[in-house]
Amino acid sequence: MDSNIQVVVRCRGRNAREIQAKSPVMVELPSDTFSSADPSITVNQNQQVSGFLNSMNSKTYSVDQIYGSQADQQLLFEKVAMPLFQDFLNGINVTILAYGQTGTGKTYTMCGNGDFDVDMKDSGNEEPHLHEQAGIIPRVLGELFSALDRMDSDYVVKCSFIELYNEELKDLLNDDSERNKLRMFESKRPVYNSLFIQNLQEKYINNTIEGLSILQKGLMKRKTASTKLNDVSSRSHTIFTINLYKKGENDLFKVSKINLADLAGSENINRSGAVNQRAKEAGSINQSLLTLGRVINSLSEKSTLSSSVSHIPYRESKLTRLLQDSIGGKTKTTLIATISPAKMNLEETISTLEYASRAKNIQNKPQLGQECETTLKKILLKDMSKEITKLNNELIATRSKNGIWMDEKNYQSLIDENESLKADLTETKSSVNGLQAKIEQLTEIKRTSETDMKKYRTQLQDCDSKIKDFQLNELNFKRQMEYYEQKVNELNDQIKKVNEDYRVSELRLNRIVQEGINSVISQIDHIITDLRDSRDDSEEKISNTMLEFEQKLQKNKDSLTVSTNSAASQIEKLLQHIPSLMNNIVKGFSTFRTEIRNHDNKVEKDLSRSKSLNNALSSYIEKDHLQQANLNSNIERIISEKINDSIVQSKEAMIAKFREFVDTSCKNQEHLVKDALHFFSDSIITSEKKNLTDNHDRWRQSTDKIHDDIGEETKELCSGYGVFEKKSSDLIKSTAEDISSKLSTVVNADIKSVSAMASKIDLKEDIPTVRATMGSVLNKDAHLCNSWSALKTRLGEIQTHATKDHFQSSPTSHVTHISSSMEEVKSPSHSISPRRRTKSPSVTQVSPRKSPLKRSSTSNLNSSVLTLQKSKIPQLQRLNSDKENITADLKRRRIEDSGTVNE
Ligand SMILES: Nc1ncnc2c1ncn2[C@@H]1O[C@H](COP(=O)(O)OP(=O)(O)OP(=O)(O)O)[C@@H](O)[C@H]1O
Repeated sequence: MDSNIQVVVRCRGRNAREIQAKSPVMVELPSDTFSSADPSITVNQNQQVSGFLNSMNSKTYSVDQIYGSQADQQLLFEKVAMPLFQDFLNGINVTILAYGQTGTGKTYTMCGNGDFDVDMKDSGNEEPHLHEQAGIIPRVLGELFSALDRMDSDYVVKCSFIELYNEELKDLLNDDSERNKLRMFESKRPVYNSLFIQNLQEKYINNTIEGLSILQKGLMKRKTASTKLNDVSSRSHTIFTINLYKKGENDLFKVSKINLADLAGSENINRSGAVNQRAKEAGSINQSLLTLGRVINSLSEKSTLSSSVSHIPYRESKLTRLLQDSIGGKTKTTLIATISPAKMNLEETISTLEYASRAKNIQNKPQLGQECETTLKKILLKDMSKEITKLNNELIATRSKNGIWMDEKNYQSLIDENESLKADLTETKSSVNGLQAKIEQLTEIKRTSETDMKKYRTQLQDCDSKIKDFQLNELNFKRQMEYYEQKVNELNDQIKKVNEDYRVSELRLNRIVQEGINSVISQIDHIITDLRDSRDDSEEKISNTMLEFEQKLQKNKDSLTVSTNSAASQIEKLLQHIPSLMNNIVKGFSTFRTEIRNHDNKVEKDLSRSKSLNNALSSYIEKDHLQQANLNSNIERIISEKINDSIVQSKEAMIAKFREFVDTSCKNQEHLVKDALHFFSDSIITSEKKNLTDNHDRWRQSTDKIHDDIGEETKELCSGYGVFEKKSSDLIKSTAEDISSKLSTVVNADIKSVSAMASKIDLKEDIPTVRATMGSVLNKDAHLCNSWSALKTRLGEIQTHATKDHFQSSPTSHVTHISSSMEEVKSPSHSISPRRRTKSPSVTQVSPRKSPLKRSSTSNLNSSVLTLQKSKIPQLQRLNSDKENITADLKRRRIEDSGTVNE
């Protein structure tokens, strides 16, 4: 029989901490005490809002029963535990689980508050009076023996109390639990119901007091610690199990058990203030609760979606392995979810309720416990013989080994443990060695990494500086690009304009050709119309018109330039066809004329015959029937009328026939002429269009290439010129300074030598000669000063020229000019060497011979400049001629275009 897990929510009142923190109540319960029959619990997620908005922000969970802050322990026991307790007595395995956030009352619900001993002492040998705050476990123990006694049948009750702390199982009833570690096995022995825990102590209890005493003992050993959220927080999961062997019919014992689990609090590590050991506990608690959650989810999905979920992750934590039979197994289970009403715990409250509402979907398949074919004695004997064997072994060991209270089995296990510890030690040592080697490796890697880092840092710095250079270059390049873009735009504008001009000229040309053709057609129309009235000059008119058209076309042909060659050729073709066209027309007209002449002849013949007949008739009448004059005249009149009528009729018929003939012929001829003209005009327009497009593309390509060439050349020249400009200005400056210092040295040396000479000369002997010499020296110095200032002025000019106008005229000429000037200034043959100056101690060496040398320095400079400029002239001329060619080409094309347009 399937039975869903029963889910009960117990919401305590706000505790002192929550009241102190003024944390508002966010949980709405149907009642403060108890409500059942699918009650729902509402959690408001935002207390600020109310009404409709509040409903938007709240969440509702449906469970089986809800207990509020006013529900006491007795009520909870009666409503929640009692039904399960009855099943347990009837041989069904049952489980009660308390799950929830830390400090919400799990331990309070399962064990309760208060010291069980006090109550037991007071009660003497009678059943103990349980404290009103006693929880489910003491109440079950209290109820169990009185119920069993009432049943009056044999029974055995055994209890176990296990703790799961940091994923480690511990027997809370074993004094030597450290040595007798618990191990879990999957067992096929029915009595243990699939899970077998090795070394687990199961204590026989004969009454409530023994049970409570065991519970008390276990609880004392349970790990508890103070956390921020709960002063006495349970750090472990505990399961108190009562196994009942109750004699039924046919001496068969029914075996059933009740698991009473108090899980550790699900908690947020940060909020609980858990550090170190506590954090580890919290992690482990959360880990096993997380697995429990996953098991609940998988089972819930399995039953709601009746589903494909096949794997339930029981084996991923010890807690879920322990609870495997209780959740989704053969046990009848109730989950008590404990929550806090306060806003400060809202997140955990929602999480607990989510789990609880999902657990509600889980289906268990409770079954009646196993029946053992055994007697009470046998059960007791079996356990007791086990105990006696153990004690005997210990006794023998004590006797033989003088005072060591240990049987061989235990001793062996100690030896084994020791061996295993040794092995552990060796393993640990080798792993330490391994780790040390790894540390050395890592240190080495660190060292190399540091060297690499240094290298990379240097490379990075290099890269940085390169990037900066690059950015600078990029900026310059951008500026140049902007300049060229502007130029390209200008050129594009020009191209657009030319294109537009081409388009206009093309339209005009089309119009002119069309007009010409139309005028020819209308003239031919005129001729044809004229033909209908007078036939004599038609041939002449046609030939005149054709001639006119031919002349017009000839004129157009002559005026068409190279760019319209194909048009000319088309017109040429048209002209070639005109004589044959004219011949056709003329032939047509001569055929009309022959026809008309034949007709005229025929009419004339008819008329003359009628005339002769008329004459014959008149004479006959005159001769023979004079007397019948009146009658005759009448007859004559009648006859003449008849003849006239017949003449008029035949004339009209003839004219109509002729008209029809002329019309048909004219129409045929007109079609012929029109078709021919259309054909020619279309072919002219098509070929002219193609010709214009080709010309335009060619022109565009050539202008693009010219533009690119000019751009490249200008770019190269500019960059070369920039570098050179800087170098030249530095060189000019340094050379000018050099020359200045050298000149002053020369001047000083001259002055000194003159003074020396003056002191040597006997003034008395030749004063006038000395005076003359002094005068010449002074003249020379003045001349020297003049030369120097001229040179300085020239250098200044060169410098100004070089720095100022480099974009205003051809950069090449500047470069040439400055470089030649620089070569001149630098040239050793033209420099004034100090050696030569010091070698001129005499007056005669100093004076007139030196001036030309210094003058030649300036004039040589100028001549070198001129020479270098000349050497660059061809290059300049080439560039200028290129430029002129391009300009002329552009001009020519424009003129051609405008000429074509005018035509
Ligand atoms: N319904 C309740 N009525 C009165 N007091 C309660 C109630 N629930 C809990 N308390 C009190 O709140 C405190 C914390 O409860 P308890 O230790 O049972 O929480 P817990 O959920 O077991 O916490 P932890 O998971 O940390 O062990 C206790 O002092 C307990 O007496």
